[in-house]
Amino acid sequence: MNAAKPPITLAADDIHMTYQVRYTGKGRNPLNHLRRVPKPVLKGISFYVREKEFVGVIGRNGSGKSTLLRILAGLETPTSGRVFSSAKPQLLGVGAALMPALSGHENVMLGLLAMGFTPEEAEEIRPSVIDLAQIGRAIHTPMNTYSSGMGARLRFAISVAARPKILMVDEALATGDASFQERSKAAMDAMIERAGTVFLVNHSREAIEGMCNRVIWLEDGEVVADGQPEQKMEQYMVYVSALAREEYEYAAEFLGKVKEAYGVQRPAFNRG
Ligand SMILES: Nc1ncnc2c1ncn2[C@@H]1O[C@H](COP(=O)(O)OP(=O)(O)OP(=O)(O)O)[C@@H](O)[C@H]1O
Repeated sequence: MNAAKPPITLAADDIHMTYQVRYTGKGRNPLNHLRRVPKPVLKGISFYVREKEFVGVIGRNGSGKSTLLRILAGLETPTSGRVFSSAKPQLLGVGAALMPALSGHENVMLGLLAMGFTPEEAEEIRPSVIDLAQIGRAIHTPMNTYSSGMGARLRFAISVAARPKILMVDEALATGDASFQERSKAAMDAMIERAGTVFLVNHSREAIEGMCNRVIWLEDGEVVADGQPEQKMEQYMVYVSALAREEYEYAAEFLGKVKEAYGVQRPAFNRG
């Protein structure tokens, strides 16, 4: 008999996303630049994840990673398809709306309450948030006097205090200078540790292999591979280095094999 598997916490069922973008092709029609043309960015993404899965999402620039995370987090509605989840997934760094006229100090409290902490819990957590943001005495002045860096650090410090069960981390949202990143890493690691399910978009092989126990590889809006991090990372490196060497034929052939292997394990959902 199989040991009981952890429960499924999130499922994506045939997600499509098509943006309408400005026409950039050639043509004599002087109104061409006003035309909008459909640009499919996600083309039928299906997978499910279980508790205790740390999923690294990899793929080249523009493959659809950030779009997928925004859709999973409910920040964007897909053109078609559905997302099911056992808890509200949270995209790190996109948290509570803050009020510019209030001080940083007051906004920390507001942010923590908005994320669902009780007033007692929020009081308890507040000092650690302020400590992480490190904006000095400015914490007592209205946020509309902050530099964009200070505002971003405070926002980030508030959002890492959250305890979502399903957490999404997009490196594109990482903020601050090296020293802030160093300090925020510990807070982020703690957050990741607490969450049951994590999605991580990161271009660093080290980060993916160090933190994830599963990798989903997107290529041109499709899942082309899904599996064990070291193995999938290895294949991904073969593919991108072939492209870097301009060996397009070999790269395409290699990708074809990777896709074929994935096609066999691809999940199918019951419709209706
Ligand atoms: N709001 C939008 N309107 C139009 N096109 C968009 C929009 N958002 C994303 N795109 C396009 O969708 C494609 C996928 O973008 P996305 O940011 O999801 O890719 P990515 O894999 O996260 O890339 P990167 O690694 O560069 O961050 C890109 O071609 C991008 O230009």
